[in-house]
Amino acid sequence: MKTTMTSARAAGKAAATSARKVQVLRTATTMSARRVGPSTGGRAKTLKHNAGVTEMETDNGTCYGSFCYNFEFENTEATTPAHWKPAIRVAVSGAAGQISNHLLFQIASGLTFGDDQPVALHLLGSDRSKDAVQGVAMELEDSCYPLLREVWISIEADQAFRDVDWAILIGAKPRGPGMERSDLLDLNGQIFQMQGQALNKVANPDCKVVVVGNPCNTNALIAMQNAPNLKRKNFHALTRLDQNRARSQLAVKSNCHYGSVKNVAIWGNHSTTQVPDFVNATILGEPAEKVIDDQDWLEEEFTPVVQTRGAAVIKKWGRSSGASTAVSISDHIRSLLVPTEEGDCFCMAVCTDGNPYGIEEGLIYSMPLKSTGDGSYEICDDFEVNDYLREKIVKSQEELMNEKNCVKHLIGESGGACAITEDTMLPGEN
Ligand SMILES: NC(=O)c1ccc[n+]([C@@H]2O[C@H](COP(=O)([O-])OP(=O)(O)OC[C@H]3O[C@@H](n4cnc5c(N)ncnc54)[C@H](O)[C@@H]3O)[C@@H](O)[C@H]2O)c1
Repeated sequence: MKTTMTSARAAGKAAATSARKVQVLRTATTMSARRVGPSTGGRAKTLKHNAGVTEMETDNGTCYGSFCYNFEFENTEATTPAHWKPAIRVAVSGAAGQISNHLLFQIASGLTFGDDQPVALHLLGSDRSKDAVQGVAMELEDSCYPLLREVWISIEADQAFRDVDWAILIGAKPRGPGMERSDLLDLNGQIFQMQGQALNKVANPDCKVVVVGNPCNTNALIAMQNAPNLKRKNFHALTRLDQNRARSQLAVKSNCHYGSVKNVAIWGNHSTTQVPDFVNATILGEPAEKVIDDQDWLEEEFTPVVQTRGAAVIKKWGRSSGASTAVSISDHIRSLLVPTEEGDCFCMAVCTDGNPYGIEEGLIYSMPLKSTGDGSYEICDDFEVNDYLREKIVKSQEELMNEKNCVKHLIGESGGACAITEDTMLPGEN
């Protein structure tokens, strides 16, 4: 079945004070419901709604799904306070999955992009999950978030990524029974090749792309290489969950609050070759090694505890750690939008071009970063890399070079050969 979304770019970009034009829906299946918005000061807004979960024609095309909606309202201080920023467009793939089930509500509530930042959500699902995505959209609607201005649903990347300012790519296939890591690289790599090409064609050229679906570093590399119109610097893979887990372990071990644990870096791949860095970490302004004073624990136990945390959560709870992953995606984005404090860093896997640590260029590799709060970042250049760290950093680099070799056919390069033997997927992630 063909699926498309209405084009409402003008609405999304509407300045806080300008009136908004609403799509005119033409089919008999359409109904419009008047209701009072949550913080509208009693002013009604009109919801254009497709009651019958079928296609409906709009003046800009076909809207598929239980609804694609815009709100028709007069912009007043009550509906759109003057201090609010212009709306941004945020695409989320894998919108019916476990991580999205938490993340979308964080975004709509203002936790991720700020409580003065209206958002239009573009939900991308797979063909199999399209009904479920509609259910998610209905729950968003029922939550009456004032900042949520539009919700679009699609199963086509070319539609879902149209004009987006941020793309959060979570959707990926899980590893099937008997599937090797190299098979997963190829299977999911094809998804990110296609999504990179779609971003290249239709996204805002300043779009920031956050890759979560595994193997996330190499998926981000594939998307980046397929989107030459976008800045290489704007492709990131999520390692913030690893950073948060490392920080929390150091806090618990030292009996200090998380807030006093700073400068904890994650180097490398989001896999079991990742390097949680206690060497540069501080607790209450002192080196973590000095405060913890237990080198055996730091060198032998700390890293495996961080790496097996996802599996430990599943063992206790029977579910994967979707909630803390979603929180870490919000943290990842907030860290780009808020200046990094002196003496601290944040981590995501970014392009290694021009890095100050001699790591092979042209990889997506997690490193300590600083942001001035404008959505961009710089790689910290003052981290000590001792022999302990160097050996592990090189091992993770080699793994990522091998992964790159396996996907050369997906990044427009020839001569690749896949020589992955070790299973380095983090336990607890499919
Ligand atoms: N980087 C990290 O720190 C980190 C942490 C946790 C999980 N992950 C990864 O995130 C991914 C999602 O995890 P989850 O728990 O939400 O999984 P999930 O299985 O609950 O959800 C994935 C969703 O993606 C959809 N999907 C599959 N292919 C798609 C495509 N081509 N386009 C759009 N949607 C598609 C599926 O239908 C499903 O609804 C997995 O690859 C997982 O390994 C990464």
